[in-house]
Amino acid sequence: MDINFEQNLINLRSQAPLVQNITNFVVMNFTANALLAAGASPVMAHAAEEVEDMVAIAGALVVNIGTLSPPWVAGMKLAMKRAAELNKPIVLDPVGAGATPYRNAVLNELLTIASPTIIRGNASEIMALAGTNIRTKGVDSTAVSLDSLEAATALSLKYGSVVSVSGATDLIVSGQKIAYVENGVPLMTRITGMGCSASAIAGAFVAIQSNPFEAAIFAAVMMGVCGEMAFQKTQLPGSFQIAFLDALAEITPQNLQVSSRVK
Ligand SMILES: Nc1ncnc2c1ncn2[C@@H]1O[C@H](COP(=O)(O)OP(=O)(O)OP(=O)(O)O)[C@@H](O)[C@H]1O
Ligand SMILES: Cc1ncsc1CCO
Ligand SMILES: [Mg+2]
Repeated sequence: MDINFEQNLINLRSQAPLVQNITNFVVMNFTANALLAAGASPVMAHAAEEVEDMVAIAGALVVNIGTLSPPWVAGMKLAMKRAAELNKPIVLDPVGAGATPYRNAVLNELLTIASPTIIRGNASEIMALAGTNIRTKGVDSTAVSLDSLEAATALSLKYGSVVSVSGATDLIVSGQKIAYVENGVPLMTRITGMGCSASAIAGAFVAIQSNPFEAAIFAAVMMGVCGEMAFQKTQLPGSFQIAFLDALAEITPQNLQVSSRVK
């Protein structure tokens, strides 16, 4: 696929878009560091009292339901409504969709408020969201990304969203358009918050350019190539997490271009 990764990373770093995250307690720090390392500017804000004002100054909104509770859901709803009114891109990470009825109900509610620009999840989450009868194991996938193509396409058509499914091969679907991203290493699944970071990085790319299909592909490639770079330095999860952040900062636009494996 003929995509200019190089220019997009240059633009990300020169524009340093503000990305507003309503995300979970587990990954909040790692996600903020991943955004900073990549060149974006993160802010984590979830209070109903301020989310609308924060959305107004942000380049994109990322909503992640990882550790949801009613006050947070109230903030998510207000933020998504305001983002839609202001035409700001929204990335939704349906963490744990299909694990509990509460998560499923909240996701359905959020999706009636605004259609996300990008929905990014693992295969179980995407299949659960599309109504496939699947049980997510907590926050981890019980399915393979390529098996979710039908579900991802159905979701994409229903909400007009780009759907990005992570896994050994990342699947990015926009209506009938499909891209496959082959970058990444299995060790990425042994560190919490890699998927959440993938969603946040998608927020950073969609903030600086208007094609959400390409933004989702850039994010998947950036995550995968940086995972490969980190794996060259270390094969153990603790140090890998640090090496991954270093790679997000160290990677050059040319590096990203030549290492990308997209079909
Ligand atoms: N088997 C694999 N081989 C290579 N890369 C992988 C593999 N599985 C996942 N990845 C990569 O790891 C990153 C996270 O994907 P994953 O599917 O683990 O997300 P997730 O389940 O939402 O994670 P979390 O909820 O812990 O944040 C993505 O960039 C993806 O491409
Ligand atoms: C482990 C975990 N539990 C809820 S959210 C989260 C982070 C990864 O999705
Ligand atoms: Mg996840």
